[in-house]
Amino acid sequence: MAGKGNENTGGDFSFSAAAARDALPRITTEKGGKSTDVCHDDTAPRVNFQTIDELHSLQRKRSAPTTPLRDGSASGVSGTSGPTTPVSSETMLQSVSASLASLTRETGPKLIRGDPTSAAKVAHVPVTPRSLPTADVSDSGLKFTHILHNLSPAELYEQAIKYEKGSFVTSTGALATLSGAKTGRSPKDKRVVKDETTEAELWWGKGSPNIEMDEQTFLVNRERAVDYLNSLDKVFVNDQYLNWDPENRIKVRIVSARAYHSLFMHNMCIRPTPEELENFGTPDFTIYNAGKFPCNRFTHYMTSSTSVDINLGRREMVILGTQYAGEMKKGLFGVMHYLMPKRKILSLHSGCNMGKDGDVALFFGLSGTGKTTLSTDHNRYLIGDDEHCWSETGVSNIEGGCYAKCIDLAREKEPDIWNAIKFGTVLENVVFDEHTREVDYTDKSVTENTRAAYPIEYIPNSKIPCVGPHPKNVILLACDAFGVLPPISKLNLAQTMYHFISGYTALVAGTEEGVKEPRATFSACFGAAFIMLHPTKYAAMLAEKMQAQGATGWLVNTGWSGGSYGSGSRIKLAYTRKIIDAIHSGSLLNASYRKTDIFGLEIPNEVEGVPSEILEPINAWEDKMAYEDTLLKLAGLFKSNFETFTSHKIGDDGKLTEEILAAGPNF
Ligand SMILES: Nc1ncnc2c1ncn2[C@@H]1O[C@H](COP(=O)(O)OP(=O)(O)O)[C@@H](O)[C@H]1O
Ligand SMILES: C=C(OP(=O)(O)O)C(=O)O
Ligand SMILES: [Ca+2]
Ligand SMILES: [Mn+2]
Repeated sequence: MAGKGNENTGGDFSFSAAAARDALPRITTEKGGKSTDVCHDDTAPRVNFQTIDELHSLQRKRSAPTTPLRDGSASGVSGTSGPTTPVSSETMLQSVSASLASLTRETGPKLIRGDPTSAAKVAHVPVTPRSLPTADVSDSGLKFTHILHNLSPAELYEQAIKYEKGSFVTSTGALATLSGAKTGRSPKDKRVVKDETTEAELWWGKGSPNIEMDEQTFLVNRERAVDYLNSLDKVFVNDQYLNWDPENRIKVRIVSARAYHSLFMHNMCIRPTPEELENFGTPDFTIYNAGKFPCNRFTHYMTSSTSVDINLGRREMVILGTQYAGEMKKGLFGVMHYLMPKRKILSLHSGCNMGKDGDVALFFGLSGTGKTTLSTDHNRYLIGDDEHCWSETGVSNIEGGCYAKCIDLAREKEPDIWNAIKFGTVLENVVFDEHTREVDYTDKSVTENTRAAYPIEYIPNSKIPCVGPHPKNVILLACDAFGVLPPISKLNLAQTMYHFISGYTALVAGTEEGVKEPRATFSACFGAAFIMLHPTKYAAMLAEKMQAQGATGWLVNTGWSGGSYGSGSRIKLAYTRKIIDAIHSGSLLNASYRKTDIFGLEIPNEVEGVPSEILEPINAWEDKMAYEDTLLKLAGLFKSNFETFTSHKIGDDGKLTEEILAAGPNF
């Protein structure tokens, strides 16, 4: 700074509060130096810009490979000629162009990197087509599509807020969004291509989630999705990984139309480092998410406007007619249920965590049974909340993030999940205060299935990389709305297999139409919607692994106690946590047990911190007759569900198969 001794010198002058109140401060000119009568200040720092555009160009430093403004050619903000498109960007565009190529027009679309609004002013960068255009020229082949490749969360926030209705920043910084008409998965609209290979390999027919479709129909839907995506000004492309086991990592590409979808997958899949992204190459599997656009009901096999189609041969998935983001993550999970067993790796619909001593626990269970809630445990390292692999070397998470239910979320009960809802987190279908943007987690106006998707490192004690040694405890979670299963039982191997194959939980009827009967659901391997092979294949692998590792099986009822839904109440989360603590610590393994009637379950006489009355369900029921009736009713449902499996052999061990059949309810 030039002059001294004058408080008005320099850029940061100040005046006293008193002076401000009384009058304007007296303006004095510089003492000494240049003498002039004109009031002036020539001491401000020099500026590096001549125009507003130049000023704005200074704000954003060229950086990371994920920013759309990296290519000078596509930025349009710098007055000078920017650097030419880097080789890696050109390679990426060619790769995406191949992904988005119509199968009938022979050339991929013309792509430009970056947001159309910032690229509009400059010349387009054409991408070399896959081959020379043939006579089949179309308008869509003449237009350009902008590619927003692996944008950062901040960039995706801006895209969502600028262009997607229903996008808001909540008071804790999460991105609130709406998934549209579909607020949950559509399992009845999930189709898998049946070709010579998959016909022999996959589970088809009664009970199978794999509804067949032929290759030709898949191509019709794929073309519909690709044409829709290419008709847009811009599409989002995520190149990411699945599976933290480096030997069995899968490269996935997700092409989508919404920033919400791109941010969701950014959070849920494993995020590549900039170096990994440079060398990404060709993806192993590609999702075309054209969820805003419906499928055509006149197309063969289509029974609604929604279709989620998996083609294992082409390694592609097409989504039409649903914007629910969970379709992408669970669709890929299905693919892993096909690819991993081929490598003798067991895919698991389970949460997973690890204690300080390296003891790993798996939490199997259907939606809403507590995988996410109970694997997120402040005293243990979180490996993952939903999808895992169990290989020769141990467990690995398939994903890079968690997808927690938010309904009735409370800070005191689930502090780690609560705190993970911050900048970067996608908050689906929640309701918030228009002004303060505070979320009301009790509000079900949009749906009961409100969700938060966040990167796993948002949980403070997550284990990165998300891998661990072989599991010691295999916990089967069932939310029993009948209220007859004990809160905790120890299982032998045959019982573990019986309950794993059964995959029981109960859904409670909608509260609107008055309390109705709870509905039992049996979903093989606790994830029938995602498995690709016959359930006994996964069961045999689980039995073999549990036996080899000496893992213990447990059945935990996170549902009702003291009566069915409507008369009893849900077991307190605090009690379930105590039960889980006792499993982890090993104290339950050597406790004293007694056996229940009908189901033949071993139940402990006591668990620290849990009232003993609730450990034996009948004790918590006032109406003992009603208890007996309900127990028999549930046992009957188990029995008839298992009938389809009685003719199947599990593994090579004939004896185990017999034991499993005998491990069900006896009455
Ligand atoms: N005793 C309990 N054990 C586990 N979860 C409970 C219990 N009581 C209530 N809940 C609630 O049930 C829901 C379980 O859902 P979640 O953990 O997301 O299941 P999943 O991951 O298996 O789909 C959470 O909203 C949780 O707060
Ligand atoms: C994402 C899902 O899983 P969960 O409910 O098990 O968390 C889902 O089923 O759509
Ligand atoms: Ca979950
Ligand atoms: Mn799940």
